[in-house]
Amino acid sequence: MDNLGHLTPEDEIFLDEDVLRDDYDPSRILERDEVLNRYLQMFSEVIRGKRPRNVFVYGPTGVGKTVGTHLVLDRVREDADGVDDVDVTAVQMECRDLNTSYQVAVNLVNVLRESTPRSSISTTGYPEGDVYDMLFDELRKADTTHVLIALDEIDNIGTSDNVLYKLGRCNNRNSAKFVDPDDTKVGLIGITNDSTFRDSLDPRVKSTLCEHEIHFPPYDANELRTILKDRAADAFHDGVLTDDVVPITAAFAAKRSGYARTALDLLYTAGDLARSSDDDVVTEQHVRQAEEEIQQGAIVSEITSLSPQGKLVAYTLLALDNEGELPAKMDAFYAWYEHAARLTETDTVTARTVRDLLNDLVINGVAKMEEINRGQRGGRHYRYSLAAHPEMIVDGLTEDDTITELDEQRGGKIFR
Ligand SMILES: Nc1ncnc2c1ncn2[C@@H]1O[C@H](COP(=O)(O)OP(=O)(O)OP(=O)(O)O)[C@@H](O)[C@H]1O
Repeated sequence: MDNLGHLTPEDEIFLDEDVLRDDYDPSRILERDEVLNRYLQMFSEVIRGKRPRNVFVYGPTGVGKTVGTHLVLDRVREDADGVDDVDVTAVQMECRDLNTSYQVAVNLVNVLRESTPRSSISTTGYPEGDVYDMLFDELRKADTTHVLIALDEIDNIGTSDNVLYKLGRCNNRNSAKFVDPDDTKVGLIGITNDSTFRDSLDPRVKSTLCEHEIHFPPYDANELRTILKDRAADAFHDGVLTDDVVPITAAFAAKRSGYARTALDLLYTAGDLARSSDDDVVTEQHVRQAEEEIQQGAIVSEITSLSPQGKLVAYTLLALDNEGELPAKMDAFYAWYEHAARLTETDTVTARTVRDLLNDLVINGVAKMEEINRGQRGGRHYRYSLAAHPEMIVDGLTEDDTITELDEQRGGKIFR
């Protein structure tokens, strides 16, 4: 095996690549002053010793909701430290793997018990009512005046949203699980990257949780540039990035999604490409290559693994794009989807399911969604368009016979 190379610990490119990883907790959050200050102000009642508001936090994936919440809750705790008779426990819990209210409640009991002598409970086997009793008991017994509970990725609990209702109004005297505010004042923060989740909530939950909202919008290229520049200074050795690397990375990420996560991942991949080709510097070329690799890999495998209905939705996007009909509102989109389903003799799913499938495509960078708010009267609308290159979606769909036959029926407009 003479040709097998060697591994070496030397790294001429990265000073600390962990700084670009997703689980890195940045000490600075940039370009979010306005949103974070508004977010912080939501807790002004806490510092005055009053009952907290419940807050609904939404925005796409990777735009700072988790790190921003962390920072805001730290600041609330810190500010409460300076005030007599106010002290705050803040719990930030990830609900990614918790898909029922029951699981959320059990995990909360255990998180709240961490700082007590009481032992944690098993994640299964209790009647639901007992788990809620334990949860509200923990809240009553908390040794701080306020408990703020931030539940991240709450959309995972789907329509099993009982726990949100109970937690959100437990300080109300008429609540079945009443927690006397004189014992503990409880505030609930629900965080989601599914902006349609709000609309799928039970109306009672919605009015409890969503009275106060904080929206984290995607970043523009300038904002991403600031974030990348700051992070790159800690991640790379001095002088390793050519001047155009950060601006072009920001521009690509802004075009693709506007998410900081996308931008950081792209910069990391570009650096990794330079390192694995033994180059001394990271250049625009590495960024371009990284962008292509990331886009192709992610999108193609995303599309390939879609359900048959998901593929039909992806094809509908392509067809509308091909006909110059994007961005499209949901009703126009659904009408075209129904047409495609008829042609393939597939059963149609409801508009709500199609919207969910489209939102999955948004989360995975295939589609883009913009919210159009026409004020109180007009309500909220969403318009969908393509975020990925059409060729990548085509690549992901070419192996699917139903879709290729559908395209043939339409005169081979897309898969020529
Ligand atoms: N304004 C910012 N300044 C510095 N880093 C940021 C900023 N916004 C996001 N990031 C970084 O982007 C990554 C994703 O951020 P975060 O986890 O907060 O996103 P999110 O909106 O909670 O996404 P998700 O909904 O997927 O959980 C993290 O690595 C975070 O450090």
